[in-house]
Amino acid sequence: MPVTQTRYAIDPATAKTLDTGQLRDHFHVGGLFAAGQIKLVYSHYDRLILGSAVPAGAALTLDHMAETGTANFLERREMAVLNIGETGTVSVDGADHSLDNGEVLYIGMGAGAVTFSGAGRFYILSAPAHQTYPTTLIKLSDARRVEMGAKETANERVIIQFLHPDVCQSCQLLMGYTQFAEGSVWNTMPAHVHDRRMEAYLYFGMPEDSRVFHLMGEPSETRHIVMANEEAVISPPWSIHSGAGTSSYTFCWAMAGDNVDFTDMDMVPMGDLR
Ligand SMILES: O=C(O)C(=O)C[C@H](O)C(=O)CO
Ligand SMILES: [Zn+2]
Repeated sequence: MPVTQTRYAIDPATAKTLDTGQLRDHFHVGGLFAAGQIKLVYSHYDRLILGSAVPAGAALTLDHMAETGTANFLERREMAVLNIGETGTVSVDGADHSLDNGEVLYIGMGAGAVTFSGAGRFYILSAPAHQTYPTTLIKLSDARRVEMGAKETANERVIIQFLHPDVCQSCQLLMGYTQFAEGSVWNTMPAHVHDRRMEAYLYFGMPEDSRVFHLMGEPSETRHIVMANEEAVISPPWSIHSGAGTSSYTFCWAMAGDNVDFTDMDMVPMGDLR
């Protein structure tokens, strides 16, 4: 059985009254990637579920989560699995998919139970779906690469898109990860919001004592959440999601909501940030 928890959605007026601990209770997700466990967080923002599976030698099966109210986890949901560990296997619908580090498996609605095995550290994302699309292994060479930023502004990076209409069809899940050029540490600066889609970030590939200062909140009411390696953060649709790290890192971004248009963002003029 997965270890589960629920995070409720709150409005920006409430969010700005929260202290550090309360902000973390609502938005920060720690303690993922525990050996021998599937851990899942059910967010009420667009009902995105995020979590982890670390088989560590023994196979782990995800078939049911009471919070979805369905007989089977994927009955009315789609899923993406990103492997941030060594090579591992994800078995679904009678097929074994071997995922190397940095590869993504999309699993369509109705595919049934999902079994994780091998040396993988699997990051799980799932959103409600309305139709099934084929389960697809997406290799790094299949993904779409978008170069962004510049060395001078410490935000030179490549956005690698895996669940994107040009790469792999999905109902509402969009996901990929962003890697930095040497010396660049700023993600998504200038900042943006997209009130019609929520987002979740997983920060990984960080040295143990490194931290990312993740920025959140309405542009006129920003807050920060200090993030360590392999920790996730839920970004409400009304919030900026940006940050800077004390060293290099990679982050997986994932979105669910009203459209699958990655470029649909409302950029925040620098002068509006507070
Ligand atoms: O580096 C970036 O910029 C991103 O990766 C942006 C996120 O993907 C995002 O916020 C998309 O809406
Ligand atoms: Zn965004």
